[in-house]
Amino acid sequence: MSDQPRPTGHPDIRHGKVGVLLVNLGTPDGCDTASVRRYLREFLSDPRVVERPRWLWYPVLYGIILTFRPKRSAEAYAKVWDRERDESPLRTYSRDQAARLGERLAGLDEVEVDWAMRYGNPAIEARLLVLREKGCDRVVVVPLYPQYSATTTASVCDEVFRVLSAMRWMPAVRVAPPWHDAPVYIDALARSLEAGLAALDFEPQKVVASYHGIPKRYFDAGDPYYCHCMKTSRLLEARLGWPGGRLVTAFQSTFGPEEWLTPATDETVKGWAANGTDRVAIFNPGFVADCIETLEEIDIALREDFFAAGGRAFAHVPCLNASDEGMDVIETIVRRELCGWTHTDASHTLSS
Ligand SMILES: C=CC1=C(C)c2cc3[nH]c(cc4nc(cc5[nH]c(cc1n2)c(C)c5CCC(=O)O)C(CCC(=O)O)=C4C)c(C)c3C=C
Ligand SMILES: [Fe+2]
Ligand SMILES: [Fe+2]
Repeated sequence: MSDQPRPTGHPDIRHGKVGVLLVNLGTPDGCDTASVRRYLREFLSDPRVVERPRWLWYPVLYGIILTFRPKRSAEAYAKVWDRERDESPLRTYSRDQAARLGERLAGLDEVEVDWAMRYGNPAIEARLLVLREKGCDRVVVVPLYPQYSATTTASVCDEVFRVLSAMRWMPAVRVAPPWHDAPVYIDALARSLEAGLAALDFEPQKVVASYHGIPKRYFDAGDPYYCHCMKTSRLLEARLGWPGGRLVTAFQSTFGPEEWLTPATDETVKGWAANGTDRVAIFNPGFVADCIETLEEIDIALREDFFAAGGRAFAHVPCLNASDEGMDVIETIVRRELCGWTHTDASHTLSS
């Protein structure tokens, strides 16, 4: 031992644990206009979401969007709000997914599972600080988007690294890659869709795989999201063994006046109703959990529009949520990223 003087009173900083942080998009804290406005302001100020020069965008955002949209969106949130828990479905499902993952990883003593939202609460910053406090010097971040998009996946990473930039002893970080073509995911979608359709009292002529849209401009600039969605649909169709044409891919939830990915789910389905294809089912492979976009925009608003246009039978098949199939997907993705960091076995592998 050297005689060199060493500092005394080392700060007691915990280490040696591994965090898993599941991150979804986010949701307002309440379905009142003020809460929705706060949420939309944070969300729509993200330059990954709206790629416009700030000097051009902010007058539109603050002058028009945040004046009129919060009231309309709050009415939509109110239709799906869980009054008992006083929270949106996305928050409930996100918490459930983290709790069930925690149960599935209970054998790994060093692992701490947590969850966060990119916008609103629980914030990424707050939950990363809690994980660090608990001694996580390694963290697996899982952006809960099967298909990569800069608007979603990259935005989660932006926020994670912004938070880490203020930490003296920052954890090592792994970010789970997208899983749009993972066999476990395609299989989960197929099983969930087959069960959902088998429970119906009618046979849909068409089934729509409806993904959230993005502006076409982002695709033109190199965002792989569209290709990831198309690959998911292609693999799913093959796994289902359906005849070509029964499964149709479309994009929903457009925002603003510019061109978004096509075909649009609502126009496609309403057009069918008017032309005799009057029995349809919609499901949302790109959403890991049901939310306002699936429950209000599709299961309530589109259902009404479809019947008004002449449709006769409409079904919405739920997202994977915290179902066994859904948890198989999340567990597989997480265990792969934990390899080498814990004593996890590698039997849950993404390739078949
Ligand atoms: C420019 C605007 C938007 C882009 C780009 C966008 C991309 C995108 N979003 C999701 C997933 C979700 N979006 C949700 C809600 C939502 N999305 C936008 C706008 C854009 N999304 C808005 C304004 C809203 C809020 C609701 C509304 O006012 O209409 C949600 C649900 C949140 C909830 O609380 O339930 C999800 C999930 C993806 C996957 C995506 C790009 C691939
Ligand atoms: Fe969105
Ligand atoms: Fe919407």
